[in-house]
Amino acid sequence: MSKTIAAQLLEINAVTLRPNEPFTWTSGIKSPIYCDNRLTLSYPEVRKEIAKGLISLIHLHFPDVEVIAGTATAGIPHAAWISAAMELPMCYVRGSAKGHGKGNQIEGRVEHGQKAVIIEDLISTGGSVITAAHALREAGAEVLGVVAIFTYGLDKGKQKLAEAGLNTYTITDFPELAKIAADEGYIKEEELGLLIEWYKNPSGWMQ
Ligand SMILES: O=P(O)(O)OC[C@H]1O[C@H](OP(=O)(O)OP(=O)(O)O)[C@H](O)[C@@H]1O
Ligand SMILES: O=C(O)c1cc(=O)[nH]c(=O)[nH]1
Repeated sequence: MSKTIAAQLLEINAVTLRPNEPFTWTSGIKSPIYCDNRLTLSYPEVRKEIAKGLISLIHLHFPDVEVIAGTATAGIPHAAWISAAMELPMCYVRGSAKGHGKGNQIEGRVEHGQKAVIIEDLISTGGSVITAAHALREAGAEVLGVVAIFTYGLDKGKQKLAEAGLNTYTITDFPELAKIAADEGYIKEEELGLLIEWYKNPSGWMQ
């Protein structure tokens, strides 16, 4: 599954390399690579495969789940498909509370003690899922953990997730993606070299 999804992300051009004009990630990190999993929405076969992968991770690691919690915004559609397939309630968690209306950070109902699994599209530093987990815990939910499509597997992210007590499982990751990209000719040898260099120290790469 890890290889299949990584190959599909490359096939649909979800992955862009732009070393000369680095992307700014949500954490502020400047990066030569951006993986836009939002593009999977346009490919029913790919998103179906992703839902299957995320559901098997949930069955395997979090069989007691009672509510599926998507992260706003990119996690929301995947959470909707999963909750529909598993016939479970769903909610989604904003990055911060709304400034108007009901001022909610969590949309949808979360009951006290309800067992939640967070659905995220992609993990870089883990900051977004940690924020979502905090909001869910404040609302009284028991957060069983996180499932996501892709992780960069950065040490900083792994450490922060462990500190937050968040067991996290993903379908695929950066090392798998980079290998397939090189093997299948999506990137040239020097681009792979650049990615390997970047991966050694992503936060300090631009300095
Ligand atoms: O692990 P992190 O360092 O938090 O980075 C990953 C987050 O960044 C992206 O969301 P973004 O903030 O771009 O918002 P979006 O989901 O609304 O597109 C992505 O969808 C993750 O939620
Ligand atoms: O960290 C991020 O903001 C981020 C990185 C990435 O590759 N893709 C994405 O959607 N967000």
